[in-house]
Amino acid sequence: MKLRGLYAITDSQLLTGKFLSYVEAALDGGVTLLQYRDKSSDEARRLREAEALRNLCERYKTQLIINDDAELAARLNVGVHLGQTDGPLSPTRALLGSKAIIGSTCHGQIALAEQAAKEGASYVAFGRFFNSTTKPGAPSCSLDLLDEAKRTLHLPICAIGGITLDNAAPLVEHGVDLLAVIHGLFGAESSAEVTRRARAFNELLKI
Ligand SMILES: Cc1ncc(COP(=O)(O)OP(=O)(O)O)c(N)n1
Ligand SMILES: Cc1nc(C(=O)O)sc1CCOP(=O)(O)O
Ligand SMILES: [Mg+2]
Repeated sequence: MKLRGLYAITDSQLLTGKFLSYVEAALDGGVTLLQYRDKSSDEARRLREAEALRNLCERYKTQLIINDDAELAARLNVGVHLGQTDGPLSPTRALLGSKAIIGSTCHGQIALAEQAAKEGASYVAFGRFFNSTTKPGAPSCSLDLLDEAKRTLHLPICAIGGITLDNAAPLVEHGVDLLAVIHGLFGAESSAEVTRRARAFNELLKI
């Protein structure tokens, strides 16, 4: 299956008090990948929330990805997203098996993406493309990089960082397959607005 579409990422602060309702609203609008991103060390809550997301994802036929934590991904039999300091990719591929979705953060560097491809990544993520309230300090990355990435890589390309409905079109024009979004999706005033935004992202991607 070619990975293409909206990649919704949860944020525990932003979604306080509306975690499952906003996630379900996004799934209702259409989500290709859903990432559980929780930077806390509350293992019990992380397991509980990840299990709840896995159940929701099964209902909506969406693939769940766990940020940072390959052990939790293995426990739930879902995918994982690894940054450059989140552990090596090859052993994670061995742990999760050939069918698991494994993503790799490559910032603005093609060389990192080529290495990730060699080590068995399912997609590579570049960013941040715009100002991000969620992660303002992430290294920035330009649209030009996407042209080179399309020429040299044979994996789905994910873009992240400050993406909204107002700035996403050039990313799609430059060949992005997956739009990874936190605030531009979940920073909405209502669950109905989350669903509307998800649908609109999919329209941009012609899904
Ligand atoms: C789809 C996607 N792309 C990039 C990241 C960032 O990963 P990382 O650099 O490990 O930073 P944290 O998200 O762990 O703070 C991501 N999570 N998802
Ligand atoms: C988690 C993350 N990683 C980034 C990177 O560039 O690697 S930017 C980012 C934050 C994405 O959230 P928002 O859509 O709210 O900007
Ligand atoms: Mg990480």
